[in-house]
Amino acid sequence: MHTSSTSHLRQGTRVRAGTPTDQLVAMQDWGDVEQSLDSNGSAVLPGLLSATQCAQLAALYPCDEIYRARIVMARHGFGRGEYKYFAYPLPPLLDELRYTLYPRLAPIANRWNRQLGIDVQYPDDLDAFLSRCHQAGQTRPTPLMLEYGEGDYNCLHQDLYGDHVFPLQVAILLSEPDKDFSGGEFVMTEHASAGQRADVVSLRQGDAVVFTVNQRPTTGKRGGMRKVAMRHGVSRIRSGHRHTVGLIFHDSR
Ligand SMILES: O=C(O)CCC(=O)C(=O)O
Ligand SMILES: [Fe+2]
Repeated sequence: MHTSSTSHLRQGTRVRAGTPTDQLVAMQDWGDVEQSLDSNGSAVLPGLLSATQCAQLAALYPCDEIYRARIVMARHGFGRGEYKYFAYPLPPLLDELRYTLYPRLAPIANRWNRQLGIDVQYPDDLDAFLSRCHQAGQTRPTPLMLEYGEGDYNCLHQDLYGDHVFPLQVAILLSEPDKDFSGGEFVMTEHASAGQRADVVSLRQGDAVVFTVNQRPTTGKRGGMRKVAMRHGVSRIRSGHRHTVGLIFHDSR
C-alpha cells in the first residue's frame, strides 16, 4: 500500500484528493527524499497540497491581520517582489505541516550536523526546538508567503535568523506554472571547493521542495567529508503571478 501510493506520487498522478496532509506527508518516499538531499541538497515532495488548498492559501496574501511584517524585496536588495511573515498562530494547515514535517527532517539534520562536525542535535519534536529558539530570543515566526509579478525575482540567499538554525527548510509552490505564471524557477546553487553549480528544481502546483538552509555534507574525491554551502532563489518571472509559502523551522530574533 505504501509502495503503490508512493509510486503514484512519483509518476505524478494526483492521488491526493481528500487525503489529509499528515497522510500525504507519511506517503512520501522519505528514503528517496534523504538520498536526494544528500546528493543534491534538495528534494521534491510531489502533490503535498491540492489545487484548492493552494488557492485558499494564496487568497490569504492580502489579509494583513494574519502577518507580522511585509517586506518589499527591492528596498533591501533582496530582489523584486514582496513577502509577508505570518504572525502566530499560523494558519492551521501551515502549522500542521510545520509540525508534521519537522520530525521527518530532524534525523537527517542530526546526521548532517554530525558529519559536518557541528555540535548541535535537534530534539524529535518541534515544540522542544522552538523553545530552544525562544529562550535564545528567537521568538518571531519565520513562515512566510511570497508574491511575485512579472519581472520579479528572488536573489540567491540563505534564511538565517539567529544562532539557532535548523538546517533544512521547505517551500511550497501555490501557483500553477505555465498557467498562472511563466519563468520563476526555483534555483539552488552549491559552492564547493571543487566547483560551483546551479540546479533548477522543477515544481508543479502543490509540490514542495525540501532544501538545505546553509551547508550540507558531501563526499569528496578521496572519500572524505566535504562541506558545501548552498543558496536558493527564484529566476525572473516572465509573465503572470507566482505565490509560494516558505516553512522555516527556526524562529527569528
Ligand atoms: O519563492 C520561492 O520559491 C522561494 C521562497 C524562499 O526564498 C523561501 O521559501 O525561503
Ligand atoms: Fe528563502
